[in-house]
Amino acid sequence: MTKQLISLDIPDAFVIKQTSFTDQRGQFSRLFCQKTLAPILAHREVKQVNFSRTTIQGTVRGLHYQRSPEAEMKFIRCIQGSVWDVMVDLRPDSPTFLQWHAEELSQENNTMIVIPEGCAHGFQALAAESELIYFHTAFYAEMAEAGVHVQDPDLAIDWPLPVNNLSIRDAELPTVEKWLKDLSG
Ligand SMILES: Cc1cn([C@H]2C[C@H](O)[C@@H](COP(=O)(O)OP(=O)(O)O[C@H]3O[C@@H](C)C(=O)[C@@H](O)[C@H]3O)O2)c(=O)[nH]c1=O
Repeated sequence: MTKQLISLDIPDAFVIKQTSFTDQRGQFSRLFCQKTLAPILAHREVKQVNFSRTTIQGTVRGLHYQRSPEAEMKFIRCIQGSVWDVMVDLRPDSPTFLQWHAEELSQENNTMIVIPEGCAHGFQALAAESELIYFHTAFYAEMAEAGVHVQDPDLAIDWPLPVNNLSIRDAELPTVEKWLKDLSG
């Protein structure tokens, strides 16, 4: 049920075009298959599956990642509504360090995005009541949570709608400049 596997410019990041079956009863989709995704998963395994619903259009969540050794790869699909999904490469040794990539994920487009370890993830709800499902290759570790601010001018992420409804935690995330200073001690 995987139609196409597309490597992105950001190393180890992918877009997966999946398929779905529709008949008179409705729809059937396979969201995750360990065998089909083995070339991406390699030694990893899915440890946790998460769900989020975002009520208000324009809401932004992110940009989040887990620090090593709790670093994780995430496979993300939109199962209701649509979101503008963003990853930012925060791996200082990566050729695409601080570059971002965005992809629209929607209920209709059967697109899954793969965020590798060391890249931060965020999204903006393009529609009210947008729902995401996440497959994570590490357990949630509160102490390892980190991130950068979605409106950092140095990243200049081109959010399609005015940024709205940030959580208190997300509004307080550092700029990349501050994050880099903290990283180097
Ligand atoms: C991410 C996560 C949160 N929580 C708890 C912490 C908190 O009390 C509550 C809500 O968490 P947050 O406010 O961090 O939810 P949210 O801002 O939606 O966090 C998510 O944002 C997107 C962009 C991602 O990439 C996800 O991996 C995750 O970080 O749920 C867990 O118990 N397990 C988890 O895996």
